[in-house]
Amino acid sequence: MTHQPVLRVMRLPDADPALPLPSYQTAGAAGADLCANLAPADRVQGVTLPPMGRALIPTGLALAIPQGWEVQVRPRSGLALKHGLTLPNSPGTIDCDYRGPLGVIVLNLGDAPFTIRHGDRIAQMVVAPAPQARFELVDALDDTVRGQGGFGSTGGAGL
Ligand SMILES: O=c1ccn([C@H]2C[C@H](O)[C@@H](COP(=O)(O)OP(=O)(O)OP(=O)(O)O)O2)c(=O)[nH]1
Repeated sequence: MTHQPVLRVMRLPDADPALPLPSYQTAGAAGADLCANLAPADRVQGVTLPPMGRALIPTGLALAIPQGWEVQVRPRSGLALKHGLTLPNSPGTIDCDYRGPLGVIVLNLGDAPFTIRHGDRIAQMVVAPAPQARFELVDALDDTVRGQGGFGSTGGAGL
């Protein structure tokens, strides 16, 4: 590994201090799991999403991401496969200058209601380099073999 970024993580005042901070579950995990830090009123019953229901689930955390990096919030494959739980904006983009509450937008694509409980590991965050480009207006673009081919132009998979 060339450079390991340091992310500052702050627990919000109303967050449950008993919940773990984002954590990698294995030595090679790309994503650190994020827990649902439900509002006190939801902690007994949980938050139930009907089929096609969506909600913003708080994590109780705010981040300071170093300049030039981003955090991507992604679904967990087990929840997606077993329950159809996904993130409609996946990967959610957390900007390095954002200091507000980190939230997870969940969507139940399953055919049964799904309940998120306080403390459930509902998503994972991946820290990724995100350089800002400089956009340069030009009159023509250089030629390539692909040219304007796209959207299945190379065939395969029934295209
Ligand atoms: O899953 C997400 C996505 C975004 N955010 C926060 C952090 C991010 O930096 C900010 C803005 O997100 P984004 O740029 O995707 O939203 P937008 O709809 O373009 O809003 P804005 O105009 O505020 O940038 O919202 C989250 O907490 N969770």
